Amino acid sequence: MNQQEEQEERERVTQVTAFLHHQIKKAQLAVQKAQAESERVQKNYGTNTSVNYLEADDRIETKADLQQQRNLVNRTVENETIVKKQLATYQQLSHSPYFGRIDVQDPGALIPEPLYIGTASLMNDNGEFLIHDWRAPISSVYYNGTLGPVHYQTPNGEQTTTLKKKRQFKIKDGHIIHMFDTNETVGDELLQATLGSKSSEQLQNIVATIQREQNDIIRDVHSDLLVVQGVAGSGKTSALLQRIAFLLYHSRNELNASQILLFSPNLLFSNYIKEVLPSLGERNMRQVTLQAFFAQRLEGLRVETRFERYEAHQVQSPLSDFKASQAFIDAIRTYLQNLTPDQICFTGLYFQGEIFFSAAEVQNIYARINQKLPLADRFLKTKNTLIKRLKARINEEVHEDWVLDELDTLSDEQYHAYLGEHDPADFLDFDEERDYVAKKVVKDRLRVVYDAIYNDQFWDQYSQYQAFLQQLTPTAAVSAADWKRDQRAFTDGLEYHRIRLTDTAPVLFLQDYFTGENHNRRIKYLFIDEVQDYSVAELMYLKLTFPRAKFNLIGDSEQALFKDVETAQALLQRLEAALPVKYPRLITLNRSYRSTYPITTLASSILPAGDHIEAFNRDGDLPILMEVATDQQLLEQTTSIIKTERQRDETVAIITKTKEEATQIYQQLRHQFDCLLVTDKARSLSKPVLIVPVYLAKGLEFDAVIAWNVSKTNFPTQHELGTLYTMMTRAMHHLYLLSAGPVTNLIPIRALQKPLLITDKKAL
Ligand SMILES: Nc1ncnc2c1ncn2[C@@H]1O[C@H](COP(=O)(O)OP(=O)(O)OP(=O)(O)O)[C@@H](O)[C@H]1O
Repeated sequence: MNQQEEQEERERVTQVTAFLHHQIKKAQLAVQKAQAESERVQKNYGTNTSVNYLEADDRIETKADLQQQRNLVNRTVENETIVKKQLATYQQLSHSPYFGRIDVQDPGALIPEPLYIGTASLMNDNGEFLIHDWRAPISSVYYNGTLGPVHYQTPNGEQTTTLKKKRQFKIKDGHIIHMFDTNETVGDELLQATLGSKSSEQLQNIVATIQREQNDIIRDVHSDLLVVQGVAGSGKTSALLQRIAFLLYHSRNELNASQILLFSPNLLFSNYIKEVLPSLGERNMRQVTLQAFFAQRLEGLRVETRFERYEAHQVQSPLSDFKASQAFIDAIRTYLQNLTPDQICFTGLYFQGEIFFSAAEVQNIYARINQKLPLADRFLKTKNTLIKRLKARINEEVHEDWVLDELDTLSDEQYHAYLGEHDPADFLDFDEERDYVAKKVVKDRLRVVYDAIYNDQFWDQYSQYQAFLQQLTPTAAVSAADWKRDQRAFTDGLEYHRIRLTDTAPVLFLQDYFTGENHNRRIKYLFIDEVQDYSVAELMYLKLTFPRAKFNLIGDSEQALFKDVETAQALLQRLEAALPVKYPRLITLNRSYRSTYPITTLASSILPAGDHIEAFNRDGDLPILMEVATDQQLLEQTTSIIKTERQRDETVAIITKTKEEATQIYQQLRHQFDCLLVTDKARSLSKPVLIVPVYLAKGLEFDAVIAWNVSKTNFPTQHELGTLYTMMTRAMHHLYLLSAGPVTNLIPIRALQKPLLITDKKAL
């Protein structure tokens, strides 16, 4: 780029920034006006709602008036929201209006056209684009293309153009800090600078440096099952969030943020990512953890958490594998399909201690329904018949003595409350009015029965699940004795209002498949981060619950904490078989961005097939392995590392295998350092020294990491591989492995020989 070009770019930024400031001023005025207008209309609405209600004519008029007023309020509020959003966009752009420029020459055009790309689009007063939104079809050329002929997708099909120039900018507060031309996807130079900086408490958007394969994930609009397998630090979570922003733009007329649901691993993580979408000018999607979702669905039962299972070393056994499998859920489905009415666990409904509908009566109703109908229809028909019978019983009861007695004891106030909006003139005579009130009284009393029917209490899903377990033969790997013991444990758990995680998704599946209820058809996109920690059974249940949602499953099979590591291909095959989908797609990300080259190289070396991991070329110190003799020495080393790192102003995370270890370390360090013990209740990581059990460090990153006690005793087998790999890959700039006694065999000898780390043996 020559000097004149540089000068022109600087002038352009100045002009665009000036234009933005002008727009900001205009938008601020518009916001003030809109706010004043909303206030005025709302005040008016307040006055108008206190009108006379006594006369019938007045009432009708008031209703129409109110509707009109309400519409007006809605309109002004909507207008206010629009102008505020506009203002926010201008303000955001004013700091850094764009980050890229592409010069494209369409076939037949005489000269190339320069297009500038930023987080939102901007037009001048003549309707010409000063900035193109990064999500616009043409912008994909910036991320995907190298110079020469390029293709991009538009709503009207694929287009071809020639990319003549690609330029990148770093603009801060309206000034160009850095700019250069590049022929790469998005130049390493900018990426180097971004990745080399210190960790922040919040994940940042990656809009300026999205890589080609990440772009594929972001812009996919076809797949109904998108599986992203990406190595640690490959930008899966970042791409997921950029993808949501892209979808909201791409389908803005049919999709809004409340129709997108993200299952995140824990609340800390939810907090960690919450600024990304707002920084791209979009509202956040809905977020939930699987734990919270289950707890809400099984009110009254305490659902065991994954962390509790992990802490209790109950992560994997042939039995839990079986219950987590597709075969188990398929067996539930087949079992339910073949149930005869007498095998269904109906229960009687009681009213004031006496049977109101007996289990036999419910079964009778069910048996009379055409058994060829789908299960859910049969269930619904049974429910409707029960409600009909309840209504008939209400009509029968109206003239019973107890009702008449109750009517006589009603106070005037109670009587009028039962009359509700009716007044005596609405009835033919007093008898009709009394019957009306009597019916209300009976209905009120029998409301409990109605609620019980409505809430499906005439069927016991837990007994049905027990009956299912009893008739099932598990896989050969599960012994008959274990199977019996497990069933007993399920029953015992219920007595204490507890349910184990392994039974949760299966019970819910059984319940919702049988009743056809609790399906959420509103959600159009479902995202699951850290999907390697989900069982197929859980995913099948989620698919049943969100039948219309396109599934986006994002994870790293090598970071499996709660089960053994498996290959991406094997995972996809299992998912394809388990979830009914038409367009499955697997995208693999092999390049790791988070950590320095030496850290990524060491971390990959512990994986049996770690060769596919491509470390981003960012220089850094070799990781350090310290072997010491005692726990006390571990602490001494930790203290000295923290001091060194704090001098560099880096955040330090001590990552442990368990909560217990973390608590002990915290007790020892809390008087010396400003530190935080991270628990599953934590919402933020606002301290420079953090002590985190590994399952809460999922998805997060820190400047320096101390992997706590990676000894042979603490990491004895291959089952701990995912845990160790996850710990190591949380480090961005510095990694320390501390071991009391000989280090685990999971760190291969070749890593020590090469050497991929510096060994420091103390007093061993
Ligand atoms: N294209 C990119 N440009 C700039 N930074 C990037 C890019 N891709 C990833 N990063 C950075 O790399 C780090 C890791 O990204 P992210 O957390 O999204 O990865 P991940 O695959 O979800 O990691 P993990 O599975 O290990 O938790 C983040 O700091 C992120 O900002």
